Amino acid sequence: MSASARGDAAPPPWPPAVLEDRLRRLGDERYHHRHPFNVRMHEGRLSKAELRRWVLNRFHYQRHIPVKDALILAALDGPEQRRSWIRRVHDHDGRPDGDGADGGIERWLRLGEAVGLDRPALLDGADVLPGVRLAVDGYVNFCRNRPPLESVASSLTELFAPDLMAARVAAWERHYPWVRPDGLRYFRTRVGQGRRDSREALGLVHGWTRTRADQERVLAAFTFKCEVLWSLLDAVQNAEDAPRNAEDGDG
Ligand SMILES: O=C(O)c1cc(C(=O)O)c2c(n1)C(=O)C(=O)c1cc(C(=O)O)[nH]c1-2
Repeated sequence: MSASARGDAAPPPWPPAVLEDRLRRLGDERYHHRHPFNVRMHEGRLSKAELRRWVLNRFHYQRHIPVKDALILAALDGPEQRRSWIRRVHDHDGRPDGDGADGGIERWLRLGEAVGLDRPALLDGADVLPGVRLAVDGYVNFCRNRPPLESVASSLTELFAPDLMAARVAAWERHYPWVRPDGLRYFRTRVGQGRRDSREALGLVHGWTRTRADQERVLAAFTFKCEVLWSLLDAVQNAEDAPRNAEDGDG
């Protein structure tokens, strides 16, 4: 029997600060900064081939971010929200009056080149791992099918991304000096964008949550997204090195 059928009162919504605290505690436990592959990356224990594999596979995620943001955009209510959200598509694809050179996708391609990957191999995507394709499809389809409360809440992992990226830049400079330094611009730019985007998403989510049940949906969407990121790293970690990386001879 449901709570309402028994006549039980629904639990009251938490104050916004409590919801935020729950999100942060979930992230502390389940965000991909704890994934063993990420831990090894930051400790400087990845081979060139592993770091390249991560960059190539993460590009598949990156290029789908503006796709999922366009799907969210189409579901938003009114010009003000759409005007604000469309900025995310431009952040990745580049400003509408430019050629894409100022966008995150182009910066990630340069990151690829900085670790020694060919631009055509990144763009072609033939070497993307099956598990990475499934994880990214899962995220895009979640944003296609769920209401904005949940799709926007799933982007809230970005509450954690800026600190992780700042740590990543420091770790790469220290442990992987063979990476051309200009490649790190993707992460440096994204620190500020991620802080702004997560603030915006949190404001929307607070405005939309009316009940404890809404808040539980926010936490579930956030958990789902942590699992997307975790599965992506599982796939990258478990892959055998592709033969074309074997000639590096450094593992
Ligand atoms: O490198 C990372 O650890 C990381 C994590 C995340 C994230 O938490 O989803 C994003 C990004 N990077 C990122 O670069 C990015 O553009 C981005 C957009 C989103 C999103 O869900 O809208 N997450 C992330």
